[in-house]
Amino acid sequence: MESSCTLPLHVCHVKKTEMVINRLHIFLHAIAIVAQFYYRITTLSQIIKTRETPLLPYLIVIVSEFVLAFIWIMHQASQWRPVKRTVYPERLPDDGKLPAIDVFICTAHPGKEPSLGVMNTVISAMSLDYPPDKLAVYLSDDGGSYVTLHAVREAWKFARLWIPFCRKYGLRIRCPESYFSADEESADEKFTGCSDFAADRKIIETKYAEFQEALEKNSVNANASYSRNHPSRIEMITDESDPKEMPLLVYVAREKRPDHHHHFKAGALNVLLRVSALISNGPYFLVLDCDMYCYDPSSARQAMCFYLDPKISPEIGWVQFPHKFHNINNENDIYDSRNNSFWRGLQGMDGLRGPMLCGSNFFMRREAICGTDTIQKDIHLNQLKKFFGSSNEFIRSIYKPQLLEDRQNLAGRLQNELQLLSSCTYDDDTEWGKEVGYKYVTVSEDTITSLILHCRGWRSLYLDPARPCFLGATPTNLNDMLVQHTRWALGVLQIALSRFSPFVYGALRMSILQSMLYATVGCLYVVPFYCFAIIPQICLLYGIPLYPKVSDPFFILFAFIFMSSHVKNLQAVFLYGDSFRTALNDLRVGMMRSGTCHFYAFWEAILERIGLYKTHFVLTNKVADKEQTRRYEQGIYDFQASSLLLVPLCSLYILNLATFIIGIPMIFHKADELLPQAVFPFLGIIVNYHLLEGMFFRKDSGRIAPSVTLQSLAVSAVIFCFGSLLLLY
Ligand SMILES: O=c1ccn([C@@H]2O[C@H](COP(=O)(O)OP(=O)(O)O[C@H]3O[C@H](CO)[C@@H](O)[C@H](O)[C@H]3O)[C@@H](O)[C@H]2O)c(=O)[nH]1
Ligand SMILES: [Mn+2]
Repeated sequence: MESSCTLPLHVCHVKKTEMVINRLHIFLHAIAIVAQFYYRITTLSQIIKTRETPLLPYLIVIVSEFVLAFIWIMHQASQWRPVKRTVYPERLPDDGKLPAIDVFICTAHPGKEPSLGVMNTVISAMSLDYPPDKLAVYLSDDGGSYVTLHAVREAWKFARLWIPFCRKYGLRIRCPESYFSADEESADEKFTGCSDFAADRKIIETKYAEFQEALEKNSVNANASYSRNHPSRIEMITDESDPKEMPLLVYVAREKRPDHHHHFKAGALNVLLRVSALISNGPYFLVLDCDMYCYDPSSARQAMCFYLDPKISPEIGWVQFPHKFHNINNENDIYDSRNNSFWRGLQGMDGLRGPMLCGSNFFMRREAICGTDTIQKDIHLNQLKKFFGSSNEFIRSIYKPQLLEDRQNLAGRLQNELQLLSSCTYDDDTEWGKEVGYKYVTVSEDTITSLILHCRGWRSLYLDPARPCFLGATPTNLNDMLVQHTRWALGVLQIALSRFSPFVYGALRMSILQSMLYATVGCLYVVPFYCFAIIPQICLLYGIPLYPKVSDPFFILFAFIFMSSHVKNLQAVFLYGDSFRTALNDLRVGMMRSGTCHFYAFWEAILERIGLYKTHFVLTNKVADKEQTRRYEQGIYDFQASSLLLVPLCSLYILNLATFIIGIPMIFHKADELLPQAVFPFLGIIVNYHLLEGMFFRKDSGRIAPSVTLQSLAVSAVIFCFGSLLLLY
């Protein structure tokens, strides 16, 4: 205890050099943007007077530049004060003084999310380096499937052997699948030559193979076992084992009925919050997706370095860890599956009031999410019920930090209350999904929930240790990646259009910089993307200049803005330890996302708003296709994706290619005026060369289907005709 008083549990380093570079860049780039708008407005007034150039395309370009500038400004909040945190878990007080932690794992479909992966996540969470009697793992099964239930029972049996093995040898990898995979052999280097270990490992390996086989047999009818219409089922997976040896494991399938909206993952997490409150009621909980396992077992202790620091603890709502992935091609991540441009920004958010929730991999304070801090102490029971629903036991749990120990009889004794708490009508006429728990407004439950908690004054922290604490699976094929990003874009737009819009709700309740973080609505890129992929190209063919002449001093300004944003991005990529190739992939994939994900998300959000569309949560596919995975590993794009996703991209590519080729004589003829504009199709063609290859040169099954190419040809002709009409105004 002595040492923990004198030595800090954690340190926060402000990344000074990065901060100075960022702020200097903000200053210069901002001046350039102001000058750009000065130029645009003066030339616009000239055009209005003389009508030398068509007005409409010019206006569209100005609007697009404005949107770009807006996104850029919002984005700068995350550049303002980047910090990095270090923790010292070895300085924590002894185990007896650690608080209890619940772990929430969500799964939704045993066919799409195979049991073996889900159970590896469960086992890795049970094996966390934390006192077992203070750890309770809850698996929410939204498919209400007996396949998953059987698998959890098998997982418990295997974990009874696995956990002691991990503890005995202090394993640093506690997810069995990851441990036994060939490239992790180095994990037990320190035991080479130890015969005890070799023998134990052999036994465990055989047991794991048996476990795998049992799950495989059990999963034959996985798809058929999925249900959308079932009563709730809560089962404590337990036996005679000592609670000091094994953490608690609870299976929770909430009630689902076709006529009741279940609110996807947010609904599942809220049920877990209630159910766990009656059973273990840990003051902190960790949320994991079923495809995201614990890699370094010390994550809970690392998070406790913040929660056990009395100076900062009272205001911390959650500690977020990054999402890192085990199925990545690090040399050439062609679908930007790591999504590093997002994760880079989190250190900047951490320098303000903290990062947003990222769905998985965070340790949260129960009090923050339940909103108990906002409730007055002397409030009447009936009013509490309006908030938290009708369960007396649940309301009692709010004021009681931890419940009893008697695991064997607990579930039986509480069964009625647990059924009530996990019923599909429990939320009705309460504040669940609104003031209490995860919010239901959007498919991005994480972003909206953190927005509201930040507005209530909670702060959060970001911890990105060198050895990843969690590893997950991320889409490594085009279709799944685009589908996932469409959901995210839709989520952000739903929030922007709701009463929780960061532009109003957030801006009134947070500091300017913090609300800017939430207002960085990246999917607005769709506007400049479509504009710059169509307008300059069409104008080029007609010989209409949209940019200052090369000989005009203002040309340097535009060139500076272009270079400044790309060079700054490169600098950020390099500083994060990534390569030029990563930056190129980011650019490509960014274009693909704007062209499809953001485009469709926009329509979905607007149609939903006017009541013509009902959003749903499209699960990310977790069963990798062998051929697609092989191509990803070789760095070859696989275009076996829905034509709906491909046609917009291919049409724009064809349009760019055609206008550029046909426009070459024009470019030579009016080089001074048109050269700046020719940069757009030129870069588009070069950066997206893989589309050209896919459409016309490749013969393998991963190419773009000829039918898609044909449709795209037709669509590009239509775009060209409509685009030409714009020139009339
Ligand atoms: O009705 C549902 C839908 C989803 N899930 C679970 O939610 C998790 C995330 O779903 P997944 O299909 O894996 O989506 P991803 O796109 O991979 O998830 C990312 O995006 C989500 C928000 O869109 C975040 O919640 C996640 O943490 C983040 O990893 C999984 O464990 C699912 O089983 C449910 O429990 N019930
Ligand atoms: Mn996932």
